[in-house]
Amino acid sequence: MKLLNLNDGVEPGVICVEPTLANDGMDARNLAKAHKGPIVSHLEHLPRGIHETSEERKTHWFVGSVDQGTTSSRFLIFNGEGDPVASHQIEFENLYPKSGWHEHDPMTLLSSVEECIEGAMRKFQRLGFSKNDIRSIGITNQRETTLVWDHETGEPLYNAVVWPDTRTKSIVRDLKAKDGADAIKDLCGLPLSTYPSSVKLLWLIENVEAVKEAYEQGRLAFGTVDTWLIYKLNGGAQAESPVHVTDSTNASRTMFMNIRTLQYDDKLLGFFGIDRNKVHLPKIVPSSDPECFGRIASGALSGVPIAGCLGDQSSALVGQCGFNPGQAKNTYGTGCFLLYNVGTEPVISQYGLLSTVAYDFGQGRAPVYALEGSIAVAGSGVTFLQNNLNFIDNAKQINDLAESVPDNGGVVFVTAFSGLFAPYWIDDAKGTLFGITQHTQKGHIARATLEATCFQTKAILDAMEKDSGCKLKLLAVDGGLSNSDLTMQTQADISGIPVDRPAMCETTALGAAIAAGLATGVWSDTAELQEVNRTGRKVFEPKISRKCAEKRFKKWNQAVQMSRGWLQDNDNEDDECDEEKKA
Ligand SMILES: Nc1ncnc2c1ncn2[C@@H]1O[C@H](COP(=O)(O)OP(=O)(O)O)[C@@H](O)[C@H]1O
Ligand SMILES: O=P(O)(O)OC[C@H](O)CO
Repeated sequence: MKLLNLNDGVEPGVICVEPTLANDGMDARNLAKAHKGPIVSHLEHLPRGIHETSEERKTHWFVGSVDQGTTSSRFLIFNGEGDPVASHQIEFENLYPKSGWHEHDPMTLLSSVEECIEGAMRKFQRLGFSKNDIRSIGITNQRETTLVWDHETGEPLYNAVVWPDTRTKSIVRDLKAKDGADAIKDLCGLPLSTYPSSVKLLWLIENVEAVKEAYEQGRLAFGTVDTWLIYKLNGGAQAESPVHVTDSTNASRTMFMNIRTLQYDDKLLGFFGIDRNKVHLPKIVPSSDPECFGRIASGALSGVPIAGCLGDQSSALVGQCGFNPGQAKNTYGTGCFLLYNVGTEPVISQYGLLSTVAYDFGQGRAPVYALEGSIAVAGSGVTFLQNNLNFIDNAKQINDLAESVPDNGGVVFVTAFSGLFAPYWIDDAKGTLFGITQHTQKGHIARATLEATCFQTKAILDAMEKDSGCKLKLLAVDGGLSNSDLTMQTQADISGIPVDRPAMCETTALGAAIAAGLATGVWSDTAELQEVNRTGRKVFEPKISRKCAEKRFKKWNQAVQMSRGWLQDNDNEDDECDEEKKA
């Protein structure tokens, strides 16, 4: 970094820098930090970003955020106060080619993100701003979903295998029986199940000819959704230096990363039989960094740096400003995920929870870990009632339908479409309705669907209390399904703790914007974020007696136990008369 010798005539303590350097506000800010004083260039018009006050930064600096979820993609632009000023969202098709299979088209994921960027930028420009007002963008994404592409061409080799997909059941069963299986969770924080990326990659290598061939020839590139988007948004294989990275929150969902070193672990790769020389694994980097993630190659944001990357559940914790140990958030999206900040040392759960990287802001700051309770079906239960059973025309109507009856009428719905995740980890159950009688109405089933997520959250809270020794005092919530007041009231009633919902529920997108903004000077420290998204929050207080809550929870647990064992080892999930049909 070259300083110009132009300090004549400038106040003492102020240094001048090359115009090019000064025009890069970020480098200049780093320099200002190191210098502990103001910096100006000798240009007549002082460059944006160097001499603005923090008040001006709040209103004049913007950060973009891509939120690529299971049901939709969105792009939001936030100002320095953490308020969204423009956004665009697109739902895309989820593919279910067989029972238990769940896929996304990788190119659709990419084009939906690109369209969202263009759509939000048009709105941003109509407000009188341009891309020059955007310091950087962050990316947040559905986790575990596994993509494979040709390292040489950048072309996908198969559809993305989405996180709730259960085609890997027999692979998991074999792995559980293998020597060394018991030690895996302590190394990577996750139990063996159909959920992480490792088993999805194994299935792809074993079952898809093009993937197997690319692997044998050393051409196979692997990534989660963050990696795929960052790679493609940088220009893919055609980029001057292709960018193949992931952040440690996303990597902590693969089962290939050591939860303590935050690097790939040969013991883990060896256990899954993955040969590091045959597959290109993304480089693991911190979640907030001005350099590692490259820049957008084309379109309305061409040239803007990508400076933040977080798995969506980590991002929601950051967006809720859950920066202190003991804080937790629960995000009710397609699935539902409770993350509890445990500080800078990972806690390996003894009660069915996952250990995960909450966020890793780098620059000498220690990574922060979380205990996680993952529920596979939450909003997707509502979508199921809408699309498969035609109970409602849109998700919003679920609240009224459920309120059309005073209670669940004795119906319990174990929404085990992908088996049950935390804290149960039951892989031989499928969705099961209990308690149906002639009295049963659609409203009862709607209520039972919403309650299923609340009961599982209660089971996760109990496990978290046992693991951490602390009882949560307040549950911060967000995500699509958290818009249902009935669901949030039910959650407070069943768990016995207040539920705190922000007015602005796009906390997942906000988290990635924060990660990017921290790397590019919009915020210098998390302490500056205390006021973000605090106004207009709604708190749902528990209204029923603990005795009544316990009784309802007991009935739920009975249903869970009775749902076990539905799938037998030799069951063909597709159709029991498959052979006959073929004949
Ligand atoms: N007002 C609402 N009431 C109930 N459920 C809703 C509402 N809005 C969205 N949802 C449900 O929330 C899910 C989408 O939430 P979102 O946080 O966008 O998820 P994702 O990030 O997984 O795509 C959908 O499954 C939808 O059915
Ligand atoms: O799409 P969501 O918001 O339900 O999140 C998916 C999770 O990241 C899966 O682990």
